[in-house]
Amino acid sequence: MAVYTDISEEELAAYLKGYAIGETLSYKGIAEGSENSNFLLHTTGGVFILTLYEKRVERAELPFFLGLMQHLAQKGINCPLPVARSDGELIGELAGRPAAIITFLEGVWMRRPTATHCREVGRALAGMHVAGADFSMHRPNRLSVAGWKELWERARPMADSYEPGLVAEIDAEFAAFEKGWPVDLPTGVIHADLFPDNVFFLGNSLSGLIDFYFACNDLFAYDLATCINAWCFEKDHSFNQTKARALLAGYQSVRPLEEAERRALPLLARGSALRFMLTRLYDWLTIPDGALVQKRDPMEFIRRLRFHRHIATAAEYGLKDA
Ligand SMILES: Nc1ncnc2c1ncn2[C@@H]1O[C@H](COP(=O)(O)OP(=O)(O)O)[C@@H](O)[C@H]1O
Ligand SMILES: N[C@@H](CCOP(=O)(O)O)C(=O)O
Repeated sequence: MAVYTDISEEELAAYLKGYAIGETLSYKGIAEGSENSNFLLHTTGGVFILTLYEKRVERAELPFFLGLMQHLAQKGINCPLPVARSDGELIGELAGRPAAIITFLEGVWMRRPTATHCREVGRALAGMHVAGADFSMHRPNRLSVAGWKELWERARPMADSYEPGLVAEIDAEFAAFEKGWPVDLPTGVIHADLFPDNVFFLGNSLSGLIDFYFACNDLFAYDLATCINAWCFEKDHSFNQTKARALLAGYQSVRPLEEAERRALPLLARGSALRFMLTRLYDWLTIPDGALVQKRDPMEFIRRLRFHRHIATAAEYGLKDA
């Protein structure tokens, strides 16, 4: 459940006076998601998502995320559009939190994605990378190596209580990343969290992308590596090369990878596994039991990290020659 901040009918009615989307018909907290508080909102003007931004989203960065959605939508990417307030602003304040209203996107996320879905995701990710090329705003990735290190410093004292030996293992990982993390690969605007719950489908057709609140400027191939982690492992933690092959082929059908990106893919996938392990571990160790938030298991990503450590070339993911 991700409703960290609840709102009353009166607060909502007062907030909606700042918009031209009519009166509330109904609203309810959305159980899914983990970062922000989301509400499904029906008004006399339509169906919307109301988001109150929580701990990992800085108010000053909202213009980047909301501006990006506007930019991508203009370029034909199916994603939510922020709804402007009557005063022209996209961001308001509700229950003491920064808040925005975005359009509702039809579709459902795939609990059991197939290789067909993975191919569609690869294509959509590359489409987003291409469409973001002329987006004028810039946001560094706060969850790249330096940001991981900060998270790790906070989680490290408790990490061995979660998994004995984890401190030594992750310290050694940092040594590898600090030495070898690539900096000279093609970069641009990346989604940075394109997990199955952030991609909607109608049947086998991809109907849209949501949740741009980790988007930033970083390596395109890192975004693709995150999709390998998010889409190509089974519930029993085994790697599914058929799905990865489809994901990579879908991506390359729109944006072929450069040789240096191919070479870097195993290290990028390992780094991406560390990044998601760390946010999960930090939340696991710090969110109190009983809080109305579904905690995600860090172990899944410790396993992925160990898997990628033994991958020598991207051909093992099923990457074909260009
Ligand atoms: N534009 C949208 N259209 C339809 N549903 C949405 C939209 N945005 C969010 N949702 C719903 O809210 C859930 C949580 O949204 P998400 O942005 O992933 O939250 P969080 O940032 O907290 O992880 C999604 O799984 C989906 O069910
Ligand atoms: N995808 C991340 C957590 C972020 O959650 P989301 O609901 O914003 O996708 C993970 O799996 O750890």
